[in-house]
Amino acid sequence: MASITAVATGTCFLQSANDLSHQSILGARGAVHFSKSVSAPALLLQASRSNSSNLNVVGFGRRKYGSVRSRGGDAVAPASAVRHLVGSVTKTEGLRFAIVVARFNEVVTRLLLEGALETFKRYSVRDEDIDVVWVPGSFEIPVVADRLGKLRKYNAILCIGAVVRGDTSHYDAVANSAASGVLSAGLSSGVPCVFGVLTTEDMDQALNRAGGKSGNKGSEAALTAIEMASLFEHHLKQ
Ligand SMILES: Nc1c(NC[C@H](O)[C@H](O)[C@H](O)CO)[nH]c(=O)[nH]c1=O
Ligand SMILES: CC(=O)[C@@H](O)COP(=O)(O)O
Repeated sequence: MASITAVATGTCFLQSANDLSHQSILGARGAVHFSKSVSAPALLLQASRSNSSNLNVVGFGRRKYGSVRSRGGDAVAPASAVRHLVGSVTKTEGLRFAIVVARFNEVVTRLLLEGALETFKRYSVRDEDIDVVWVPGSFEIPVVADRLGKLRKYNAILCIGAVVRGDTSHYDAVANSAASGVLSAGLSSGVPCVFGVLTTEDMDQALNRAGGKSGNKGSEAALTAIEMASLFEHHLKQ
């Protein structure tokens, strides 16, 4: 059981009880105490001050944002009319992902891929719901991401590569093409395409971001892919 006390200004939004460790508090009004004592997506919100009547809950899967019970248990706070649509990382059932990974600098990209796969597993994405597509280099990622998106089989496409600066301007061409290409793939296919391509000055910087002292960017990108997939599937479906 986790417990968080937040004191800040603004309005308080929660995604779900299970999301407390992942950007669940976007702001708080007054002094607010949250107890994670119920299973997601149910929420127990305990407000420690009377002005907590402005609390809003964005519960995963809740189409309507109902009232929030204050700590006293007798007052029912009115919900705001403003809707906040946020993807959830906790409800991944049925979501499908493609990972496009570049073989260039494979010593790095394999580690990024491992980080991504571990994160998908941690967030209960099934192996059967993940396809991994290898391409020669980061320059080739966008055209494949675009095609995968247009297959309408996947909820998000995770793009993984490692562009490491050399002696010439080749780095800039590949890095910029990969970035703008992945963006274009998302826009033209309508499927979220997430940029998990490292663009680094040297190999040390790349390895540090592939499970070294700066974390694993493949893992972070996988979490972004899950949130975007959920946002589209549960809130932005056409
Ligand atoms: N130098 C890097 C490349 N270069 C290869 C290109 O991505 C591409 O495969 C080639 O130009 C043929 O079209 N790729 C990376 O992923 N990382 C690099 O550092
Ligand atoms: C992205 C690349 O930069 C690369 O490997 C090319 O290196 P160089 O600029 O030394 O030819």
